[in-house]
Amino acid sequence: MAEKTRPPARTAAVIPAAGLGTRLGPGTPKALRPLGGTPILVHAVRAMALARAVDLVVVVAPHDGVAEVRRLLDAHPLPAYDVTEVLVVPGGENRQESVGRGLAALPTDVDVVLVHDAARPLVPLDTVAAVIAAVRAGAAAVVPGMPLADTVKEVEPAAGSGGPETVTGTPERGRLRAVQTPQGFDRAVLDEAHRRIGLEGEGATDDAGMVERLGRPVLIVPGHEEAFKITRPLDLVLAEAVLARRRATDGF
Ligand SMILES: Nc1ccn([C@@H]2O[C@H](COP(=O)(O)OP(=O)(O)OP(=O)(O)O)[C@@H](O)[C@H]2O)c(=O)n1
Ligand SMILES: C[C@](O)(CO)[C@H](O)COP(=O)(O)O
Repeated sequence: MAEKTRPPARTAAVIPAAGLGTRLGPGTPKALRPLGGTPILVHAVRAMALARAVDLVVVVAPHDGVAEVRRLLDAHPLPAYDVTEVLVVPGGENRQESVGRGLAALPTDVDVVLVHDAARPLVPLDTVAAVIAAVRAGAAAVVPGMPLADTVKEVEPAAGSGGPETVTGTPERGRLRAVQTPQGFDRAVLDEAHRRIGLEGEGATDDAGMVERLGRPVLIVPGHEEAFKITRPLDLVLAEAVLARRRATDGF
């Protein structure tokens, strides 16, 4: 009897891009605002597609913005050498829900999933490649992490409105990491985290946190300072400067 050959498993990137960007200030949803004349989201999609190991990208668009995002992606096609397929689905009320919707759109042959914030458009290729390599080497969950420059305090919320918060502790800085994206996962583990932890309704600020709650180990690979998240207006100033330097030196 002829031996059946199994089709190769694929790597997908889910890009949550449905946020408003309230902290950046009023205007168009953050992912659709320009950076160097090109929408932030397009930079993020290109960063995933540049990692040749990514076969498929699912963009999670603002809920009423699917058609606009599709148009925008069509107007900024990926470079000819990238064969990555790009799907667009509508987002949810919060980041966790948006990622869940992206996961639900993945075909069954995807076995490794990256989750990458549209708001981190300048993540370097090496960071993406390191995350994929660590998951392909057998890790259930991998996040890029950076040591902290500031000392961090734990606080008790202020009693009443406007009063000062009280410091309740100072975690040892050397043991802390600021984590970035893309976060990489074995697809079955991330699906389970969203199915089980997502239902608990507690909310998670990142996907790895949900995997931790399942009791599964999460590994750290070195992050990169250019993988910062555009959150406040000053971050956009920094992103413009980083992009201008790249364009001047690398011709991007
Ligand atoms: N309902 C939401 C909220 C956030 N995100 C995405 O999650 C990523 C990280 O969120 P953040 O940087 O906080 O973006 P916003 O929610 O847009 O920012 P803000 O909190 O300032 O409104 C972003 O790429 C954002 O588009 C999403 O897909 N769906
Ligand atoms: C996922 C994340 O970027 C990791 O640092 C971060 O938690 C997202 O937080 P946000 O408040 O949704 O921007």
